[in-house]
Amino acid sequence: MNAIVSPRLSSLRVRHLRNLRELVWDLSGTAQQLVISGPNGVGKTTLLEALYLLSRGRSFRGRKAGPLIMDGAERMSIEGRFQGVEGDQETILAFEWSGFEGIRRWNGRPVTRLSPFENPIRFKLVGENPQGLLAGDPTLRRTFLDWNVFHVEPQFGRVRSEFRRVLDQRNAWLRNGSRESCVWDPIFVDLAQQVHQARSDFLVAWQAAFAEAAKPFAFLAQCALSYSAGWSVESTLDEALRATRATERHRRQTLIGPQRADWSIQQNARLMRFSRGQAKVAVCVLQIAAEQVHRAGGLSPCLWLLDDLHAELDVETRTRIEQLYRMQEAQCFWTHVRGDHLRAAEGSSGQSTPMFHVEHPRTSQRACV
Ligand SMILES: Nc1ncnc2c1ncn2[C@@H]1O[C@H](COP(=O)(O)OP(=O)(O)OP(=O)(O)O)[C@@H](O)[C@H]1O
Repeated sequence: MNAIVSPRLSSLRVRHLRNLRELVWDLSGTAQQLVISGPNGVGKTTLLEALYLLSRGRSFRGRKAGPLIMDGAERMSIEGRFQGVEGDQETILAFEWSGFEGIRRWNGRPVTRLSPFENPIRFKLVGENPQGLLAGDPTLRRTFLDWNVFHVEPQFGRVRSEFRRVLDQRNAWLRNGSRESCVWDPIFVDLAQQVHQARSDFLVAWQAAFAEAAKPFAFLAQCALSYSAGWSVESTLDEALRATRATERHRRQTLIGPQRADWSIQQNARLMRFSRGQAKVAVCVLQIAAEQVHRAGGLSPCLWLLDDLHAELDVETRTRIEQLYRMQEAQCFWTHVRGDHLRAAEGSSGQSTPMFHVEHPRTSQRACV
């Protein structure tokens, strides 16, 4: 899709998703910043989950959150209507899940996987375990990095899966005694270089956008993104593999390569350690910086799902975060137990922020102004 688009959700219908029995939300004529407020357990995050499901066909919550389908129901469905995607026409995205099978529809037509280059309706979620991302298992950071690289490099997904396949073969060879020379090494090195190159290119642009977006936050001064390739780049991967061959044979697995890559936020060349609130802000800045790289690559603006961002932020930081998202000129869905933060901010900016409230679950629900 080449035309410049600016997607905007104009209405949403959700049936039997978790505690949302029947939710109808009309957003026509509303501002870009939307607050979903209500008491604990009312379904605010579930509403964001519905939008995420529409865009990706999977949840962000994982299995621990239990089944998506409302207890006692047989299937759940979500339908979102969007403006700004196909000229004056409305675009309808739908998702249905029976517990075994999920079907996504684009204007009634079943679709399977849609890359960001085919699907201009992209939602990005902020709020999920920011400390885990910054200080937890490197796998999370690699997944986050690769997902972002995939948004600027259409071939990256294919190259990465081929690399994983060859890595599995190479590991099988090491597990099985690795007697002869490794036939997988030339292809392993070639694919590893491609993965590394795409990540490094993204990092250069991401780093520059991060430095700019971080400016309003004093604790991020002198911070920079640091990337490690997964092997010492002072030697070629080929040479590094030869140097680690004996250890790999002993340990029976591939010890170096892009499967060991990582990135971090460093301040004056030392790993930055964040408080909970600071980690939230840092992840917002990382996401906004990545979005700027995606936009520069030609993608349309994403829609933001901002789950309980205000918690743990002081008033000044909250205001700066809100400004950062207002500047995105994209629809933003904020959840909060109390929704008065953005309303308070509107006084000074003169912009109106409608206050939505999700009522407690009953036989039917409406998200209302
Ligand atoms: N399959 C299901 N069927 C019925 N109810 C469910 C199901 N799965 C989850 N729930 C309930 O849905 C509710 C919605 O939770 P959700 O996290 O969306 O609320 P929230 O408004 O974001 O809460 P908080 O402010 O505490 O974060 C929870 O009370 C949960 O017990």
